Amino acid sequence: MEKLVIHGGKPLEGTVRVSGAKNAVLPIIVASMLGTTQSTLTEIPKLADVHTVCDVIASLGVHIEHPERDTLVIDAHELTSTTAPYDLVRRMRASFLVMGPLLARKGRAQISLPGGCSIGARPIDLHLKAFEAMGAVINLENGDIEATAPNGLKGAQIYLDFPSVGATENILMAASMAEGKTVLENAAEEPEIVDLATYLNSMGANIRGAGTNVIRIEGVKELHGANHAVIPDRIEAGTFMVGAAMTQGNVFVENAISEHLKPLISKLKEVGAEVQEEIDGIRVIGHAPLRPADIKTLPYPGFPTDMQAQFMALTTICQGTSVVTETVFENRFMHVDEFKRMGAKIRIEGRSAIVEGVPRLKGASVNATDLRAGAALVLAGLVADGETEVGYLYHIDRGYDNLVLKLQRLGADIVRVNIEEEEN
Ligand SMILES: CC(=O)N[C@H]1[C@@H](OP(=O)(O)OP(=O)(O)OC[C@H]2O[C@@H](n3ccc(=O)[nH]c3=O)[C@H](O)[C@@H]2O)O[C@H](CO)[C@@H](O)[C@@H]1O
Ligand SMILES: C=C(OP(=O)(O)O)C(=O)O
Repeated sequence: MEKLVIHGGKPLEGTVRVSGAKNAVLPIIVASMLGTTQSTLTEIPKLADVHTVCDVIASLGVHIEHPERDTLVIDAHELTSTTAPYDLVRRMRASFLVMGPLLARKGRAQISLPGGCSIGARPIDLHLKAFEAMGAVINLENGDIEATAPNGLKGAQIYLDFPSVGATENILMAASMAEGKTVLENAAEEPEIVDLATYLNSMGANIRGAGTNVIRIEGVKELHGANHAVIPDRIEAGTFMVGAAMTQGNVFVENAISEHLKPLISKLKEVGAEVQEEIDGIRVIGHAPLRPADIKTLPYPGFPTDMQAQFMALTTICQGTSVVTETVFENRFMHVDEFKRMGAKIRIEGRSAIVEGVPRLKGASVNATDLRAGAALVLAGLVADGETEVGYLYHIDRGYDNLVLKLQRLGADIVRVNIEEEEN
């Protein structure tokens, strides 16, 4: 079993370059299925989730080449299957995004219900309701969903009960090739939605309003391939920014877009860190003492739920009490018990975690319970006394490109080891 072994106490110092955004690249790779000619995508991060999404679309007949480390060439002129294999869908919830393109191009999609995961139940009712509004017929049997639109999808007026990121993306892709106009209200406004819409428009789609809560899409008959560079990962950037503040370091996060990170920047300033927004990145300089700060996760432009665990790691060593409230997912506090193993003082009250800062965390053996929890435990390990071991690294590998190497270059004492190998 692989683990990260961290010896805390070293400040993070230097420059780190942020990779392409996981949550932008996944829908963008899927959207390439809509093009009848070749697409070239750059700034592709090296992530397990990228492999999985490529396996999913390859299983549908899409041809993919990886000519360079950060480039994908995707040719979807022919789609040979409309059934997404259960094994792949189970591995990654974002696989469900193939439903929109399959319905748009083939009028049929069969895919397993993605099921819940450690952060919550994560239903897909909003996606299905939208496809029904666009004329699809949905059948649910034995955990499989079959959607058909034999006469093609029709543009519709859709109001999302919640600004779901995935539902907005699925609808953007389906509506781009539906007949007529779709108006999507209470749409998600995340930068990753804007990046997807930019890519779709360069493929010939007609989407206006992405990045606001009303998106208008005029369907077109056919889309072609296009070239696109994926936006930098604001959550990876945010993770290094929090690391700089926690370790009293000085890190230039190259490529980070400050416009995408406003709530985090404001909270880092509140705890006492210095944040310099520059054209090509963001510098964070950590200062002691760290003051407490409350956060409440919300859809964009609110504080991102994907930064909640990392920010909680920071609050565990602030001088005073911080309240961390999670409103996007119903069960995203699995990391609390792991932090407690490291000496953190936290109690959960409903949707809030009350964190009483302690002067020092202590090294312990802990496990990543999900992707961001894993990153948060690594951050905690960087400031803990003694040795911290972080297990269940497959969570971290889903979404962080070369985390260990990037942290080592910033001066962290962190290595990845195979425990069985060591014992043999
Ligand atoms: C690959 C990707 O981009 N993942 C991101 C995406 O996930 P994802 O697209 O799954 O997140 P959503 O915005 O859809 O989910 C937000 C909330 O809405 C609920 N919901 C969603 C759809 C639905 O049909 N019904 C429903 O009730 C979910 O259970 C959750 O409580 O946005 C989340 C919220 O910013 C991020 O944490 C994830 O990192
Ligand atoms: C929850 C996340 O991703 P996913 O939606 O892929 O599970 C995340 O990126 O933190």
